[in-house]
Amino acid sequence: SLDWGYTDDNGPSTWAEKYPLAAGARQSPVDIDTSKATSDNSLVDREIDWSYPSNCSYRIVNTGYGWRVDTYGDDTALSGGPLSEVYKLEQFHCHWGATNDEGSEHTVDGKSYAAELHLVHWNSEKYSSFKEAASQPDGLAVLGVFMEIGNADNAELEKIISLIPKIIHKGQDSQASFDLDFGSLLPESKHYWTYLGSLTTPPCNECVIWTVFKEPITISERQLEVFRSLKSVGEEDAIEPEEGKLVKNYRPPLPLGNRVLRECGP
Ligand SMILES: CN[C@H]1CN(c2cccc(OC)c2)S(=O)(=O)c2sc(S(N)(=O)=O)cc21
Ligand SMILES: [Zn+2]
Repeated sequence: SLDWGYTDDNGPSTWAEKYPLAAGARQSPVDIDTSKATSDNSLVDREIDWSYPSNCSYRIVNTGYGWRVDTYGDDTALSGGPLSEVYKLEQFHCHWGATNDEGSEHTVDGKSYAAELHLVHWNSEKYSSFKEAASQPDGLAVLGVFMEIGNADNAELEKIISLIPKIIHKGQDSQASFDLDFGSLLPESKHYWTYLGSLTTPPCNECVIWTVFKEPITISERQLEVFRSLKSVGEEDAIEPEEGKLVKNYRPPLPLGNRVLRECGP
């Protein structure tokens, strides 16, 4: 079985037993209390800027905690906004809930969205590897994008979702080269909140500069159901068909404490 996860016996409230960082003062996610957000002029003239390849080969893997697309981020770049260096895209993944009224990790004035997309970047200008960066306070930059239920399928996400039936069990992966337009995985508005936080899963390293976009993108109910069909156990684990389904994989918010929450955008 997994040494951590999202069930009652290995979920977020138990993580600090094996992963002491989970009890730190710079943990993620947080509830974004919009009344606490300060609009910071130092962010205004540094628009957050990204460049992603339109066609690239990707690997999607079932980590046991969800799906993850590894991007081999050679010609990717994220800069500006709260970032002082250029970061490279390492992977992206998603968090969701068992029902549509929960699932995001960050919340806005207590409101949860149905899911949340994370694009994970590392400071390749300052550090020589992703692993090294993940142990530094400014090592990773994660973009968080809220996802709400809409009538239409999300066409870009559909390219990923169509591969999920091949990775139903933990450890399975699928190589695909598809042209993914990352731009359409991000909202039109660049309005965002930013704060210093952590990985939202064990080992909960406090190494992330978080940027959470205010405007959600949409995903259809059917697409979200495909996420929930993933299993947290391997093919060899003989269990009942309905058992081991990853119906939720989000960590509830932790206290912001005395951290500054900055807001930027129109
Ligand atoms: C399992 N999930 C994490 C895996 N990674 C990780 C990072 C550093 C050390 C490490 O030791 C194993 C693993 S990761 O950087 O790919 C990320 S990013 C992320 S989130 N939800 O905050 O965006 C969770 C994880
Ligand atoms: Zn995540």
